[in-house]
Amino acid sequence: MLDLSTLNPPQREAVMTTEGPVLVLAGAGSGKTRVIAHRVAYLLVKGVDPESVLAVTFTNKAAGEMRERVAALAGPPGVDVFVSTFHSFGLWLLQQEHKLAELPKRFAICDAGDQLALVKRCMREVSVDDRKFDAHRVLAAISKAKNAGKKRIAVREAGQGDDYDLVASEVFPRYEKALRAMRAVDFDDLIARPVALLGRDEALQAKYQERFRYLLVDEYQDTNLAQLELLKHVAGDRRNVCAVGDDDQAIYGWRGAEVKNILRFDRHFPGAKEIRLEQNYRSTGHILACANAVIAKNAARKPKALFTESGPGEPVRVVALAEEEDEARFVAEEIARQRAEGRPWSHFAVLFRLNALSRPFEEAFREGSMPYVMHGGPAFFDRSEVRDLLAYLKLCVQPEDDVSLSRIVNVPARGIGDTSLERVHDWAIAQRVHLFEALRRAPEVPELPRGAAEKIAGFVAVIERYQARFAERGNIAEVARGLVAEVDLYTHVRASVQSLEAGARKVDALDGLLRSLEGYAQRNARPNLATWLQRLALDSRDEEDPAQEGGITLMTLHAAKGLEFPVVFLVGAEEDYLPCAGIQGEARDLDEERRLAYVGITRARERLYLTRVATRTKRGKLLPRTPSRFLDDLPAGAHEKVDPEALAAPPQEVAAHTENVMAALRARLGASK
Ligand SMILES: Nc1ncnc2c1ncn2[C@@H]1O[C@H](COP(=O)(O)OP(=O)(O)OP(=O)(O)O)[C@@H](O)[C@H]1O
Ligand SMILES: [Mg+2]
Repeated sequence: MLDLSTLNPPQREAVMTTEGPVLVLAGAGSGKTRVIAHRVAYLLVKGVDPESVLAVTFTNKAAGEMRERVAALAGPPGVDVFVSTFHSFGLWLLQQEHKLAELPKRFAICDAGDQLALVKRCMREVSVDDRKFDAHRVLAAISKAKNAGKKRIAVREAGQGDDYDLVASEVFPRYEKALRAMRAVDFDDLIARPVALLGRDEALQAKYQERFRYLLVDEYQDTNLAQLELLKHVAGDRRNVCAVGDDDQAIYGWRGAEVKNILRFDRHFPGAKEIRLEQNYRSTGHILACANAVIAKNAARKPKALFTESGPGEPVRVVALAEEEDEARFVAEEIARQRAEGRPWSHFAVLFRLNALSRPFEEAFREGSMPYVMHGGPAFFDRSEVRDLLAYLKLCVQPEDDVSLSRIVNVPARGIGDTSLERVHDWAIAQRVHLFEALRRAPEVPELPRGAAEKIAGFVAVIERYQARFAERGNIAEVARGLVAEVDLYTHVRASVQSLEAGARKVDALDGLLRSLEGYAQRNARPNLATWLQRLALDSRDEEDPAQEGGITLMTLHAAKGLEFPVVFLVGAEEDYLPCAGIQGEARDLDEERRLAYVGITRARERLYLTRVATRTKRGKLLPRTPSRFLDDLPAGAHEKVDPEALAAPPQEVAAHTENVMAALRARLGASK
């Protein structure tokens, strides 16, 4: 049975205060997530209906882990608890209310790649050049507006709004219209549309308030305004919300998260009981001392005192290497050595600020035949071959999906020229029909060459055939494989790159996606392609490659939030990486960078390495690097500088190497004589 004696007194208080708003604001590793899991289990043991409990986590991965923990603590009723991310919850709610939302039952979700393609299309419509204006930034402005519940983007007078606001204000309504026309939603809609539905309909609010009587939210510091609204609508006057979080770990400000949500919790949920947790159970004393010292420098924060009883442990190691290859080799050798001492691969994590830093580590691990899992970019779902195949599949379930159609109508090339496509496109707009419908009626399109019309007809026939096959109750994975074969996607992706190896990787990626579909089809009694695509769109936000499993973890600091590893290597501890220089013209937020460093340091349980290099090759140039300012904040007694000499090859190898060099020299000299 559930044993609450494994919790400390404030944790227990947070678990047992089941009615009314509760906020647990506490530092890293203090057991906040543990409180959530125990609180859910406690509710169930008390006899609360599992279906009335909603636990919200930050990623799908975290949701999966939470489900397992709850099931382990509470037994079978645990599986009926609604554990999800805000986005999956919003998706579920929209599916329930799809008629009210004027959406088809299984509507499509535009993922980040689709959104970008759509923004670019809308930019072209208003004659804005996407080479002059970065579509990412336009999309970010649109996303921000949607999260704030705005229907339009105001361009302030007297030059206050910048050019991007101007572009975004023009693009926004078109973008929204195009989404509506495709009967699709984007990620922001998954929150914004449920908020809008609930906001205008009290009966609907009452329905969900009746269903969900206990709400729990992990990582509350990274919620945005729309998510807060959604939470308020579902909580209603009962306000049974238990939020846990740490303002020091707010790292999604750049994506519109509002740390104010946690700092002003009491204002949104009056009468909240605030509980502080101060004991850290995750890290050793030295690691914690470093974390505390780094975060202490941020001015605007709620002061927190974190302590540990687990003893000082080993000092944090700060290692300076010559170049990035040395850094990667150092990490690989350390891991290999500790692995030989009996640690499993899964104990190790390599964390970095930017995905761009991962390459040398991947290479070193590959060379050493060390298993690793790369989370994130170049994201699986950003790969062009993956997007091509997904576009085919999406089109097969939703013919209105103009974005997917535009992507693959000529991939692989089937001789439908741009001019012909433009004619069809113009005609579609004039006739107010979807692009696919226009293609079907190509013979009606004026001035369309006969050849083009025939090729279009061939394409339409293939898609329609597969639309029908997917609609039948059959083996969807097999149908998908048939489609790939029929359009000859393998040949196409192989031919699209120069090297055989790159071609093979593309084929692997397609296979990975098909296998993932197969796995889904096997696990579900009534598999459905549209449902799988929806889930995939949500999963793609976690930046997970579905085909990977087990090994050393390689991930960004952002992705590492909430996780813990016995041994952590925080690499690239240099200025312009950590703190990061502003990306894509955005000003950097030094406080947020410091919080990222704090998140990174606090992932380590037993051993922590902070590594940096003296020079890095950037665009073919060797550039000197400055140590991260955060390294200056580490307390003297808690860390040690590891001598890079320790990295030098062992004496016998050096001797052998020298011998080889001498032999080569002698041979050269001999040859030139
Ligand atoms: N009372 C406790 N007794 C023993 N171990 C605990 C206790 N509370 C938490 N832990 C352990 O400490 C570690 C950190 O807990 P948890 O992940 O819940 O912290 P957190 O506050 O959510 O951290 P983060 O801020 O990084 O999300 C976990 O391994 C957890 O099992
Ligand atoms: Mg946590």
